[in-house]
Amino acid sequence: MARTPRLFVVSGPSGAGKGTLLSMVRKRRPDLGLTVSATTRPPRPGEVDGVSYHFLSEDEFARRVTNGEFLEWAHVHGHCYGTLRSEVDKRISSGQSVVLEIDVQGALNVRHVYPDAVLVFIEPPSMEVLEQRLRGRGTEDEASLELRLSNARREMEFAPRYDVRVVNDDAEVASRELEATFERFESE
Ligand SMILES: Nc1ncnc2c1ncn2[C@@H]1O[C@H](COP(=O)(O)OP(=O)(O)OP(=O)(O)O)[C@@H](O)[C@H]1O
Ligand SMILES: Nc1nc2c(ncn2[C@@H]2O[C@H](COP(=O)(O)O)[C@@H](O)[C@H]2O)c(=O)[nH]1
Repeated sequence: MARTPRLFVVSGPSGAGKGTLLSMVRKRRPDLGLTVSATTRPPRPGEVDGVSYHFLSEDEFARRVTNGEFLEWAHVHGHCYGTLRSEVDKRISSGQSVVLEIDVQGALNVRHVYPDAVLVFIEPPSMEVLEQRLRGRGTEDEASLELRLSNARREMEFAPRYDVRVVNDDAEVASRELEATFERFESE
């Protein structure tokens, strides 16, 4: 099937399952170009610099902001996160569809720059399930968990502004829906 490369932005509350679904889709669609974001958040055990994120000091992040190196950046859950233009440009120039896994502020900023970008919102089946999943992931201390859950309620209000919404109840079903969404827009 002939596909036209597109720019996709995937958002949703922390713990909604964005990373999980994208890694499932990526196994079936290794051609999709997932960008590696920059962040000032400290690495979690097992996270690798340049693979999970580009882990930057606050000074280095600020220097790159001043240099205009970010397509978008935002304060999220108490840290800075941003998409480097170089990460997007190299994938677009190689003819790949590009996927950005970023927060709602970043998504709306990307839409200003790339009006054709397709915005996909991943939703948890309920706030109770979101909390269980975030706790079950075991990456956050209580303060970070509370902050992410309170931000989640605000982020959910942005869902109607997205082109597509996918509820992540069963991961296999949701990942197939996400994959089908990518293919639908690539074949327009
Ligand atoms: N459909 C699902 N059913 C059960 N558990 C799930 C499902 N999807 C994801 N999870 C689990 O929920 C947790 C959160 O998922 P994940 O890390 O993918 O969320 P995320 O949206 O990428 O979060 P963040 O924005 O913080 O990076 C993980 O432990 C993951 O294994
Ligand atoms: N605006 C941006 N938001 C981003 C980017 N990369 C990630 N994120 C958001 O951060 C949260 C938290 O991530 P975590 O790894 O600390 O759990 C995540 O939910 C994304 O929405 C980015 O480049 N720009």
